[in-house]
Amino acid sequence: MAELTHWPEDEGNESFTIQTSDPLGILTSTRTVVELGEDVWINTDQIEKLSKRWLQADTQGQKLDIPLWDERYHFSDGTARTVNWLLLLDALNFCFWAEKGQARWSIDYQGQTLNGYWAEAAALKRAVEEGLPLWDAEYLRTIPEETIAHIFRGSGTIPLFEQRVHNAREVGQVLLDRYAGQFTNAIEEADRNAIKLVLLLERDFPSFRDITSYRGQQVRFLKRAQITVADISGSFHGQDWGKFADQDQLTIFADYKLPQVLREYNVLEYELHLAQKVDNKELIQAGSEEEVEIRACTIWACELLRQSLQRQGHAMTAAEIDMRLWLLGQRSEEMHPYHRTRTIYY
Ligand SMILES: Nc1nc2c(c(CN[C@H]3C=C[C@H](O)[C@@H]3O)cn2[C@@H]2O[C@H](COP(=O)(O)O)[C@@H](O)[C@H]2O)c(=O)[nH]1
Repeated sequence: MAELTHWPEDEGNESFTIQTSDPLGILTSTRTVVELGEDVWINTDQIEKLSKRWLQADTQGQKLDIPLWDERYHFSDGTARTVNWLLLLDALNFCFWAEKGQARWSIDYQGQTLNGYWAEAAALKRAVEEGLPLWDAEYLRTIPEETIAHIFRGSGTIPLFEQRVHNAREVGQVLLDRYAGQFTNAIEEADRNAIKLVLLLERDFPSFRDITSYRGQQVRFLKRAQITVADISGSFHGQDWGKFADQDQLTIFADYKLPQVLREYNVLEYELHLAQKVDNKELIQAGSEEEVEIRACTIWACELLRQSLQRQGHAMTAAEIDMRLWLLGQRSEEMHPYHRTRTIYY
């Protein structure tokens, strides 16, 4: 069994092992960033502490109930229409935070005031309930800006509105050009394999191409491509269109909430100036070394957490670790702020 890496501050030999394969090239490409980066680092002692805390919670039966698919705010009719709806959901699943000092965009739905991801999902479900065929590629291909504005109507404006219009139309166009309008055809072309479907999304749907570079080297995150597969699996409860091989090969999804939670647990540590920028909600440029280091260390902190849990006989997939951390991040008002990067990738 490969040893967990110990990174005592005084040792220079920062190297750590990829225990599983790395078919998406995410662990390999982010490892370089973690080793070279100076603004963000992983505290492996805190990873051990967190894994033990989760083990204790689980043995005491406080298993954080990872919810099955939440149908309140997700359209779900068990057909190919739901698969296309989920692709649209994750084509628009990014960047829900407001400008400094502004209130978040929110919607009212079924008597609830929702914001963030839940507002996006519920708005898209509300639209279907109001008769908009959001599963129809032809409809999406030329969807008017006014219609998207109507779909996301609420308090304030959803951030990056133009990009969301573009992404919705791109989904329609690519589905028509390559998959006869049905993403289920892409699932079949990918042999119902999670990794192949992520790579297909990267190849065919440009807005999902969540790849950047760090000091001249390519760094891959593929967050929305991966979460699309996880969401189709979740919506279909791992059956039918949601039954994928190699789903355990997915990494966590590098969004803005996981680093916030990991930093709260002192698993991630930020260099002083970066910490001040994040805490002051100053913009961190997309593609900057700081942003890439935050995301890369998030990937590897969760991989090392997964390895630690596995060593202690508690196997969890990256996606399960992801969901647990993300749900903890839904109660994040009292935490230090998450980093602000305006991007369509997460
Ligand atoms: N790593 C990871 N990031 C995730 C999700 C989700 C929701 N998915 C689950 C929910 C129900 C189903 O069970 C889905 O599986 C949204 N996000 C990201 O978070 C950010 C939004 O956050 P807030 O501003 O607080 O709404 C934004 O970057 C969004 O892209 C996840 O699961 N993991």
